[in-house]
Amino acid sequence: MASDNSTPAFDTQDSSHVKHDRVGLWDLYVQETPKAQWLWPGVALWRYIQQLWKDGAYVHKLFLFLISDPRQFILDLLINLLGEVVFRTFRLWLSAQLLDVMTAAFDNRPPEETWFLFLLFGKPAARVLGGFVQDFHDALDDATSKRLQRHFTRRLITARARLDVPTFKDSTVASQLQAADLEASSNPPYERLRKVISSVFLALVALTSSFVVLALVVVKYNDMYALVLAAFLPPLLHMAYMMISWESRSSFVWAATCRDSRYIKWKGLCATVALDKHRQEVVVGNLNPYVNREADNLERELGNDAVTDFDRHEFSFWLRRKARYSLRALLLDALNEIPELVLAVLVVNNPSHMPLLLASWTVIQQATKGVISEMWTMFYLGETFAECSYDLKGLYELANVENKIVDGNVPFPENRQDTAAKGVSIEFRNVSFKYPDTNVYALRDVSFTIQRGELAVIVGFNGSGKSTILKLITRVFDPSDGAIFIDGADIKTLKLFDLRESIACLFQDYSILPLSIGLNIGLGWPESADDDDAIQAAARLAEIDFEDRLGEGFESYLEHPVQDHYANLPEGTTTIFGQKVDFKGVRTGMSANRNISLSGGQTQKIAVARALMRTTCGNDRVGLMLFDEPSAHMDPVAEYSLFKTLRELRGGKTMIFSSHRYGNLTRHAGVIFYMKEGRILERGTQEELIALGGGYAEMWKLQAEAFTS
Ligand SMILES: Nc1ncnc2c1ncn2[C@@H]1O[C@H](COP(=O)(O)OP(=O)(O)OP(=O)(O)O)[C@@H](O)[C@H]1O
Repeated sequence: MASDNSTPAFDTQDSSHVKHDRVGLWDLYVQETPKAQWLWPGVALWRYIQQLWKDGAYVHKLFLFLISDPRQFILDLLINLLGEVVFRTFRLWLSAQLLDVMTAAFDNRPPEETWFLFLLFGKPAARVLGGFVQDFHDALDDATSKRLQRHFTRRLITARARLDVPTFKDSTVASQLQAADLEASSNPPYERLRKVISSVFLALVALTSSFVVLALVVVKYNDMYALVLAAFLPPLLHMAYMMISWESRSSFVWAATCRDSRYIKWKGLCATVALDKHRQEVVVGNLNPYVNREADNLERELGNDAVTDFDRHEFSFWLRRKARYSLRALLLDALNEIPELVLAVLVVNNPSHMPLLLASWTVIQQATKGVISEMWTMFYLGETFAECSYDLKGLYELANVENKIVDGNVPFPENRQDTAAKGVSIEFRNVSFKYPDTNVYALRDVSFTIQRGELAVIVGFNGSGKSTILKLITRVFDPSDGAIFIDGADIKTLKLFDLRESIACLFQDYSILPLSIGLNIGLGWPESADDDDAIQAAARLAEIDFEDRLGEGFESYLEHPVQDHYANLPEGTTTIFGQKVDFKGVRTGMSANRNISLSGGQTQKIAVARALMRTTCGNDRVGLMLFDEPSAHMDPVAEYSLFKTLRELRGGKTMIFSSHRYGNLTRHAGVIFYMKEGRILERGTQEELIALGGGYAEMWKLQAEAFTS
């Protein structure tokens, strides 16, 4: 449920509104909801309905989706009606008839034989038929729920695909996405909501039918009033209590963090031994004894807390559990024993009525259970409805999460042919930049200009800010201060898609996507992602000469997104429950786990091929080439030919390189920037910088000496 507008912003430090609590090793911060306001049910309900109305738009969206397949929707509703109402009422009616028969027998009036037989066979038959209907209902349910999962999974792909880097990394958005994942797969709000929608109608019908049966019993047997009243009283009181204190259970905002270094280390050890990417370090580093020793200590110290992961659902149970321990709640709980006590008193006072009382008791219980459960259903429907629409809001609104990198509206470039042929100019004007959630400047007051068609090389110390410059040009991040201009226009004003389309870029921290190797290359220019010839050409330019060793060629995967699954029988198992088993061949013929392993240089060539794909296929649109250490993992021959290829491919385009190597490239550079600690210390051509005799000259000499001395 959405929070009240008047509630102050959530701040963990604000102890007057946010209460700190502990669950295991977790620090919980819960925004205090207003104290229980004792309102007339109507008032509380009205406020509640207003909130529902606001969030109802999302339910409406969902409803439109559901009825887009009217056949399934109506069938689902009808089967629900049949199973939940028709059969249940029928069975209740049969019970009432049996009671009638028994009462008559008590008065020495034997039942009519066929009627009695009908009742005796009718009851089990109704149950069996009800079971069939239930099975059919479950199958329908499953189909609808899969359909909805598909709907939301698809929406999640769209919602995720459009997020920029800072927004995606933002912890609030990350947690929203995580929750949405959960909602969309394991705990779909729409499924609950769908049940709510059909339940509204069904509950009303069931409620009426149960009431009718109950009323008939009471009218017929006078001394049942007390019993019926006793059966109804506790749940009615409970419900009344819930309704008037409704406000107190409205929305809450919370956050949880764990600061226990032992738990954090324990989780780190778990991941170290569990994840494939750390295996080599674990094996070669002989980490096994250390991990076991530390795990032993931590397991002992942490006890059960070691396995108390934070779980948002458990947390809400915890909140509810806490709410249960109020005196009022305990008293209400005790009231549940009243009906049995009343029955005992009635029996003690009138022992001869005992058989009839017991028989009536069964019917009353059955009917009351029906009425009460429907009343609770009705009561919770509102709450579930509100919770679901709130969750739905989260799912639908993900598509509207505002990106931190705001799109511009000026098309770029003005003249495509000119840009592709002559490149672009770039200017950094007093640019400073801090990465999100850090306090240190990665760039400090950086200003420079790169002319159209120029080759610029950025060199310098580790962490001096070279990669950061390239990330700011592509607007992965925006500067904290200052501005960047491309062809004289502030890049923030340009359409992001156009800007990025005009840049062929290879980052140092590139990643190989969990897609086929061919597609990894092809996606350098998405329009030609399936063009095998273009992919082959880009691969040749990147000197990929290992395609034949890839098993399935460019259809191979470095990281397969679908894993095979195996029966988890312990190695060496030959029998199960006395039966012989042989699962030696269980891994043969499986497909998904055939991941290819490549060397660092080979992997980098795939990333280079992707950037070259953009340069070749998008030749008439790309005006700027950015390469961040593209040869870091390559041998000297591969590096030499890569640089040669790049110079040839570049034509008149502007190119910026970040590099630690002085020689192959810096010789050809129109301008070199020498960086340290986020600043440009020296700039000029290689000759100028060597003549200057500063930091660049020193580094250059160090590298040169390695070859000459
Ligand atoms: N994603 C990030 N989040 C926080 N800080 C970052 C991030 N990426 C880089 N930094 C920091 O910003 C500074 C500049 O990093 P950058 O990657 O631009 O350096 P670099 O000159 O390219 O280094 P290298 O030569 O090692 O590649 C460094 O201090 C680094 O720790």
